[in-house]
Amino acid sequence: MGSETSPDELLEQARQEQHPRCIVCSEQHTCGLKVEYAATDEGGVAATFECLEQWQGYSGLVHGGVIASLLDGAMTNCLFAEGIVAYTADLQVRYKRPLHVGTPAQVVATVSRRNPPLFVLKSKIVQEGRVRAIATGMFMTNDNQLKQLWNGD
Ligand SMILES: CCCCCCCC(=O)SCCNC(=O)CCNC(=O)[C@H](O)C(C)(C)COP(=O)(O)OP(=O)(O)OC[C@H]1O[C@@H](n2cnc3c(N)ncnc32)[C@H](O)[C@@H]1OP(=O)(O)O
Repeated sequence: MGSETSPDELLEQARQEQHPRCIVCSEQHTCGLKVEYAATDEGGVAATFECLEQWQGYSGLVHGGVIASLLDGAMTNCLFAEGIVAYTADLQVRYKRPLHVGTPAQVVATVSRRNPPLFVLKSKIVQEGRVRAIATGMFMTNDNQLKQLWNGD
């Protein structure tokens, strides 16, 4: 029981093995977002994003593409924390309120449905206690058998 791998260890292992140069969560990326997702006690992942000025689109607001990347990254890392490596198959983002630069925000994700090879996840970004954006993502594992089915060989 003591030797069981923790969600954070699983997450780190998948991150190192599967996308060590990721533009969203790699620490080494020269111009990436460098988001440090970590497992939560509630069974999901969470991270703080500093909302630096360099990520803006419209003046003073974080670019919507960056917001989508934060949400997608949270959901991907959430699956990593369960030892699952899967690809984004569908991503729906609702930009509810502007995300301001210069104020930190929290991004969280949880798994809402497991039906391998499909997984449905929810994610949201909160700044100063207000939800700024929410997302639903469908993720798919990509084992060789499925690959063969898709390719028809
Ligand atoms: C050169 C390029 C410059 C870079 C810019 C790049 C583009 C960007 O990245 S922009 C940044 C990302 N986006 C944002 O920050 C937007 C944040 N969100 C907001 O500001 C607001 O929610 C905004 C403006 C979208 C809508 O605000 P608001 O007017 O209050 O609308 P809201 O009351 O929420 O909704 C109005 C109606 O639209 C509907 N609606 C809003 N969003 C959606 C949606 N995604 N789908 C369907 N219906 C929607 C609502 O249901 C509502 O309907 P009803 O009146 O029937 O109830």
